[in-house]
Amino acid sequence: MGSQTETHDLPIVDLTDETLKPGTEAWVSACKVVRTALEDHGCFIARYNKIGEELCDSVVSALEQLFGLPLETKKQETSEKLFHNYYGQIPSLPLYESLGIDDPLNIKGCQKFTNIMWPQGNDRFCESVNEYAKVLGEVDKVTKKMVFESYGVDSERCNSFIESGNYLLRCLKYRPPEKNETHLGMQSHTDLTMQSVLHQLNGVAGLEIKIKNGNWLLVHPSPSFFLVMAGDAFKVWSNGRIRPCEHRVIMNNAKEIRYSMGLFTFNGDIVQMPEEFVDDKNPLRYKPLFDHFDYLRFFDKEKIIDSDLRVKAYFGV
Ligand SMILES: O=C(O)CCC(=O)C(=O)O
Ligand SMILES: [Fe+2]
Repeated sequence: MGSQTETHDLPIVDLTDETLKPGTEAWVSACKVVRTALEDHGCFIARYNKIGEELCDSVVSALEQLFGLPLETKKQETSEKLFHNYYGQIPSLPLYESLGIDDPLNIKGCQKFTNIMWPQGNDRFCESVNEYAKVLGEVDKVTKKMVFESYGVDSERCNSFIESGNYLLRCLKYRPPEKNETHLGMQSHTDLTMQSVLHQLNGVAGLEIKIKNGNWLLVHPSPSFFLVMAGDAFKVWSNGRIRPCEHRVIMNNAKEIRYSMGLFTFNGDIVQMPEEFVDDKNPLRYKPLFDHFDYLRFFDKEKIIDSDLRVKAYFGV
């Protein structure tokens, strides 16, 4: 396996930049950076300073409260969708635990989850998580717009693509390893999503991504750094141009609990590959129309871990 390098090898797109408006030169060049990064590495860093210290602290304490609930409470079903509920107590991943919040950009989604976890209510949890998720949602939407624009796919289609996105906020916790215990937090994988936005919430590192040259790169946590990653479905949508990002979590040198958040998108309507992606030089590689949630059902049934094999098996033509 390749050696490890630093985050600054990864392109950074500054979304905080006031001049970054569609039509400007700054926008056009940022779109190019996004496209090249997604094609090369399957990810990039979005800098966005909308999460202040106060919100960050209240989300960390919300997670401490959430993970502190009894196991039976955390294991309750909060969504009927596949892969949207509790994960933990996995013998090969003893450090890892996570809970999913379905539809977190909508206050109703957060209320539904909160009322299952705390039948007596917990407004503070509900409101801070919703406010936080909305910021991650902004990162997701603006970067998707950049992808569409960089490929010259029309903005009408971009809007319906974004609107058909179902959001899942996964709250992740990793405890530090005990002596002689594995350091593996999460095994290497690509996400089944269209796009994933990851935020290492409490400054404890652990997320690593595999870049184009095969090296593993440690992603530095920062309150204003969001790792935007392509999932399997983005590869299919782009007829293989975008590469899904392989990543893992290793709890090396960690003395504290690591909290991380992932905003994942799964498209609800039938997804259509834009015709711009198919020509003589680029023949059709995947089903041009697909049902993203059916892909989740396929994975649930077949459990193919290798991303390339899984994508070929389900989407290949
Ligand atoms: O903990 C992280 O930062 C990554 C989580 C992740 O890769 C996942 O939930 O799919
Ligand atoms: Fe992941």
